[in-house]
Amino acid sequence: MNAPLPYDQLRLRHLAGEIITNVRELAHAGWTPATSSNFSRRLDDRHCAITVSGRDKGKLTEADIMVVDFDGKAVGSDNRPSAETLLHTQLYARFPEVGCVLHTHSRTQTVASRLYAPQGHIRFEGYELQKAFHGNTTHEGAMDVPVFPNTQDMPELAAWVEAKLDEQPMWGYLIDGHGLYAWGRDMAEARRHLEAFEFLLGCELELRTLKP
Ligand SMILES: CSC[C@@H](O)[C@@H](O)C(=O)COP(=O)(O)O
Ligand SMILES: [Zn+2]
Repeated sequence: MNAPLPYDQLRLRHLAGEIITNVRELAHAGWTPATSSNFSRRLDDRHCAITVSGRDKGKLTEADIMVVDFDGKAVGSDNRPSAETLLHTQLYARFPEVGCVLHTHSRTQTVASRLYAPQGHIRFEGYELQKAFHGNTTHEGAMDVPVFPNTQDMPELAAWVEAKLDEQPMWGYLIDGHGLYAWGRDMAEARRHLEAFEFLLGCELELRTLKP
């Protein structure tokens, strides 16, 4: 007889359904072109549910969601987890309160990442929408969103993220020429953060064309 799976399968089905519904909406907005992007939800203190690598994220079914442990190792599945699994699991391992990680490749995110890569961050200042980020209660004050160089070396990228997390509070970051990572305590909060990033990045890009 097979050993029982070391996670709650009912919770997995519930979270898979939540990922599928939410990601379909993000794909509909054009934020997941050409099989890009990846998504996950915390299952418990050792596992998360994450999208299988290379799938069309606008057409996810339950078969496209699998379980990995926080070392990124597949649990109970022969599928290959997202190529960027480590960028998800590092957040779950570090922050017990993080429950959801969303990674998208919208045009706005990608263009902003290219423009701001040389300075290594993009600053949001004076926007009411800064209050969309958990813990921010005012538009006063500045928020720096890091922009990391892109690399296919996930341990290297994860190490840069880890070092930045030691320096400042963060709910997301950009990767140059690539896209955005955003997270939150649950799906609703991670989506709110993702949408706030998208809106604020769009504002900064538009301002650059209006007052270059
Ligand atoms: C289709 S290119 C995009 C990928 O290289 C990657 O950046 C991405 O977001 C999706 O990778 P995946 O392995 O499907 O999770
Ligand atoms: Zn990506």
